[in-house]
Amino acid sequence: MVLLLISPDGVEEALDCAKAADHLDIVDVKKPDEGSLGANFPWVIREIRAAVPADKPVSATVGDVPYKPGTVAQAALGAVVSGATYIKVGLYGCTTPEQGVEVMRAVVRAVKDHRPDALVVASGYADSHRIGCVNPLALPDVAARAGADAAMLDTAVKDGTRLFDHVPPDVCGEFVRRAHAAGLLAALAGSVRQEDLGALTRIGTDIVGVRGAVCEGGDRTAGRIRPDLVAAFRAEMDRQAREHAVGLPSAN
Ligand SMILES: O=C[C@H](O)COP(=O)(O)O
Repeated sequence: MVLLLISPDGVEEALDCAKAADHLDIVDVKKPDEGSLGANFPWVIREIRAAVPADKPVSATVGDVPYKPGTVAQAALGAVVSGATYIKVGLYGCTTPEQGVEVMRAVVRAVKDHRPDALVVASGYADSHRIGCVNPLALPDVAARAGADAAMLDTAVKDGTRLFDHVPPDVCGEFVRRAHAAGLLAALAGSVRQEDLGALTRIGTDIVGVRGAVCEGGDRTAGRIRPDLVAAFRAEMDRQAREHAVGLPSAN
């Protein structure tokens, strides 16, 4: 089963996520105006943890981080202390896999010393060529060497281009294979729309991360998350999962 991760920008939207709790799996706290994986305030993470049903894990992004292992480890500890149990780190400022491993090792230690069952997610960017950070296909190895639990891709620049514009489905499939071979979960995001769900299901993605597609007007900044759009997105995920299970050719 593919897990659906939805990213509200604050407590109000998290309450809308709570209304759609039956249709989502993970509530991912972020601050989109601080970047693709912008970090929100610790008190917002705490309030959101209190606002969503206890059986729904809360995730928090630690930011589009620089190559500063100490700074990032401390921020990650802040996220887990505040109640998040998925800790996502965007390796924006890491230009080599070695730098990524160094940052993620520090994060894994900071997070797991405090809460061993929390999951650490090393995120890269499908459009890494635009910002000069670690190559998408290097991410699973970076995550595995650091002892993280998941490798993820998102897009760094939210300009209407999407995951598959930068990393086509067959390369995303290789990303998933590498993550699974290393014993990791594979998470994919980046202006994903319903029409991408067929390919994302076929390649065995474990977690799909979404914001824009479940916001009013498809607008991740001006629009607000709508419970009915979350439900519709989930219905399409389930439809794709059923078709995949019985081996039917999908329309997309
Ligand atoms: O982690 C998922 C992101 O929030 C994706 O946001 P987006 O669908 O607007 O690109």
